[in-house]
Amino acid sequence: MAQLIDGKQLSNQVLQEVASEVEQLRAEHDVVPTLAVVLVGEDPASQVYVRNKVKRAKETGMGSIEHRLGTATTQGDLNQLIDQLNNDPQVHGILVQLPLPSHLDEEQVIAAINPAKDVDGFHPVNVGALAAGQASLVPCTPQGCMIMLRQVHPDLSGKNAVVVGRSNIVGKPMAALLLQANCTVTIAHSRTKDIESLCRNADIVIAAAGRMELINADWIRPGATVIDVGINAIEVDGKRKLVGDVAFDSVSEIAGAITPVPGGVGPMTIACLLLNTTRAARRQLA
Ligand SMILES: NC(=O)C1=CN([C@@H]2O[C@H](COP(=O)(O)OP(=O)(O)OC[C@H]3O[C@@H](n4cnc5c(N)ncnc54)[C@H](OP(=O)(O)O)[C@@H]3O)[C@@H](O)[C@H]2O)C=CC1
Ligand SMILES: Nc1nc(=O)c2c([nH]1)NC[C@@H]1CN(c3ccc(C(=O)N[C@@H](CCC(=O)O)C(=O)O)cc3)C=[N+]21
Repeated sequence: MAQLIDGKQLSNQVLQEVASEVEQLRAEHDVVPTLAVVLVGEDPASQVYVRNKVKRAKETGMGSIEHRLGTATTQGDLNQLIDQLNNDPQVHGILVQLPLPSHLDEEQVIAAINPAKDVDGFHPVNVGALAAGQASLVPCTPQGCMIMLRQVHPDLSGKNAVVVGRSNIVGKPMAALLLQANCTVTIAHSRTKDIESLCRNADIVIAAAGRMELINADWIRPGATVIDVGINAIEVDGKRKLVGDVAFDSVSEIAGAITPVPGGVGPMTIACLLLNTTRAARRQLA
């Protein structure tokens, strides 16, 4: 049986570090690191995530501000709010929950955020810094995945890693971080040929396709490390249940280590978001 990488427990460790950094910023600089979360529209999944983020932020002693805007919000309204948050010295981190309703331009919204407050790490300035291997605000989900991987592989050098998915929020930054850690990285996506044998050759598989149980035991080399980023909501006996992109039961019999869903990458993502907020606050002191 594979070793279970417990994201819930690991995230609590990260959150403890965040809490002590929050305390230090308060005691030494009279600053309360504060995260502003912007949610546009009524998407129920997004509402759950936003609630969790705000709850965890409060637990660490951090400040948090929630802006809930109706589905009818215009680009102008949203740009105006971001402008206000950019210029508010009490706000250190800004997160606009994605996806936005289809009449809004995500790229334009992300570009409007002050890069120093872009705790998602999605602004082109931060994307560029990551690609160039410079310190920056690193996207939360890939950052969380790296912390989980380090539990199993303190040295990632020379490992074959396959990232399934090439989105701007998960796949691409994930590949950049693995490359920085000296892995040999393959990025697979919906047009990739023979993805199964690519995965079977990997020491590390990062599943971020958003396809329920896409990856089964036949795809995994015995002993490999499997990080499941996927969050897919299904209904079982009328109840909402979350499953990943990995068929957990079969893969956990083959893999060396695996992350569960829920209780894996999700909680780590939130912990890294709050970690980024303290980093942003620290940098804004200067
Ligand atoms: N745990 C967490 O904190 C987070 C979880 N998520 C979850 O992770 C998953 C991915 O999210 P995100 O990156 O935003 O999703 P996107 O839909 O933006 O990207 C999915 C990627 O997977 C690829 N893909 C889709 N189907 C296949 C397939 N059958 N074989 C190979 N590749 C495939 C797509 O390829 P192509 O580009 O060719 O279309 C695309 O690059 C989702 O389930 C999401 O809910 C996301 C963010 C945070
Ligand atoms: N600007 C922006 N930044 C994001 O980082 C971002 C986003 N938009 N949009 C949506 C995705 C998804 N995402 C998750 C975060 C936490 C959990 C999480 O905590 N999951 C829990 C379960 C939560 C539940 O019960 O639903 C777990 O896996 O254990 C999941 C998914 C961040 N995203």
